Amino acid sequence: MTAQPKQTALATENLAAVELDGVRLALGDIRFAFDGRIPAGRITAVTGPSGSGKSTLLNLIAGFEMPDAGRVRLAGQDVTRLHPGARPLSLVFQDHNLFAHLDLFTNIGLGVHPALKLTGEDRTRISAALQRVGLAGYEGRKPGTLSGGERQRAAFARALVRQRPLLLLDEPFAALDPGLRLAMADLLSGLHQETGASIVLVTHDPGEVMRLADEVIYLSTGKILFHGDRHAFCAQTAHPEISKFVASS
Ligand SMILES: Nc1ncnc2c1ncn2[C@@H]1O[C@H](COP(=O)(O)OP(=O)(O)OP(=O)(O)O)[C@@H](O)[C@H]1O
Repeated sequence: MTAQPKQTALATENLAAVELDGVRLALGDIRFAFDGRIPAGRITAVTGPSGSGKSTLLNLIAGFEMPDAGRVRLAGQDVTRLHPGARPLSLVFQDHNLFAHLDLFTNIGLGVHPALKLTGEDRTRISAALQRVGLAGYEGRKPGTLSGGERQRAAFARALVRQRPLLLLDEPFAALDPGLRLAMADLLSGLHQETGASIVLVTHDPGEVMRLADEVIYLSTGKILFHGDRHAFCAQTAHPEISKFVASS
């Protein structure tokens, strides 16, 4: 596995990883309105109360939701009408989306090539990714024989082999016990240091925001209430709802 050096990402920091330009969407009773730019090479936490639109924002970036109006750009490329599979990003969800009937090697291989036409180099990368997440030698195991934390790490390995510049994570640690959550957060932080990828992390956990985020987007009923650097997020006094959230960390 060849990781992108962090310096490369920092050199392109002025380029936005994600631009949301007048993105509007109506779902049920909620009118979502998202504008802003998520910087490259950083960890951005998307947080806010249940139902505020965190997953919807991620789905708009990933292409699982199509906006009624506006444009979505990734690293300057307009992807608004692009199929999710064609977008330059990887995803890790809470339910990790591993195929139960396939072993880990195959599950991760599907991340490299959907038809599993793997070269020798691909095979080496898959084993290296498993080793990186602490699952060396687990190639032949089926997801059902693994613990929740191991399955989650396998999902990270699959995201890693894809080597995409943008990683989207939707509550990836929510189902884990507190000790494992911390271990996974460390793993994510280490991977970020190593690859310099842009990471967008949906979490409702104030502690996770404080531990991991460089930037914070706080949502309230489908709108961005705050978007900026974590220190400014902690220091803001304009929104009592956010102050309460920060205090609870
Ligand atoms: N397809 C849909 N049709 C109607 N309403 C929807 C649809 N998808 C989402 N919603 C509504 O949009 C709102 C935002 O949902 P979303 O899942 O983005 O919130 P969230 O902040 O991720 O919530 P949680 O923290 O509970 O996961 C919710 O009220 C939800 O019921």
